[in-house]
Amino acid sequence: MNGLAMTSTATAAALAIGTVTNDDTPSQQALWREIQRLRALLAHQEHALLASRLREEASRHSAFHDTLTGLPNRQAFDQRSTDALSTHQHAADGFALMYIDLDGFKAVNDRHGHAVGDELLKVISARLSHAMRSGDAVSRQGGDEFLCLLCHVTMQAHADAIAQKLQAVVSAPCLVGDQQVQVRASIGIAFYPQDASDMPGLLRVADAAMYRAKKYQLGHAFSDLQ
Ligand SMILES: Nc1nc2c(ncn2[C@@H]2O[C@H](COP(=O)(O)OP(=O)(O)OP(=O)(O)O)[C@@H](O)[C@H]2O)c(=O)[nH]1
Repeated sequence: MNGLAMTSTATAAALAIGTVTNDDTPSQQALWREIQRLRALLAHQEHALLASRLREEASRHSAFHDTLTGLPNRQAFDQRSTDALSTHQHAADGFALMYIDLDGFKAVNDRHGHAVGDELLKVISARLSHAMRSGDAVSRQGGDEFLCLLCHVTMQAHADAIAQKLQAVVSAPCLVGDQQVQVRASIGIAFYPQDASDMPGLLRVADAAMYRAKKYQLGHAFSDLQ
């Protein structure tokens, strides 16, 4: 039994004896003081336990979330994509991986300053997050790069529609202070299982497609084998 449980038990036992008033005998008054001491100890230990749980929760959150945007980070995405692979393998189902890289972000930093760039990243992250269906996942991989995992999306026409929606949410103008800033997105798309059967393979395909989309200003692109 830990210290908190022992204190709780002792307090419960003392309280079960009954109410003690100041008119009672010295031994009853001593018992009353002991109850008060145990109550204070219990409150202190409960407070310490709660504080330690909150600290644990905060450190777990920061290990899996990007500090600037609050989005799940690369580690969280690795875990999420491993789960998705195993679920979709068992269900003989597919998903799409979208690699999003902003276009023109460096110019925002250069023209308006890093703080404005930070705010823009936060706004875009919130918009992407809001655009996801439940069960889908978005993460910030670092810099101006994001990944989205879209469950049950296996057809180009479906992925086209989602990519266009994501491009629209990214490129909507954003007011930071009194500055209006705007960027675009290039998106590379890979399908599981058609393009690759593991995450490194899917990432390679989506990354190459994203570079093609950026180079030829396509907005979004698929594997060149499709
Ligand atoms: N404000 C801000 N800038 C960042 C952060 N992380 C990376 N950057 C900057 O983001 C920029 C990314 O550079 P690029 O990928 O060349 O940006 P881009 O102008 O969109 O160019 P392309 O990707 O080639 O289209 C660099 O200038 C980085 O310094 C961040 O957390 N906050």
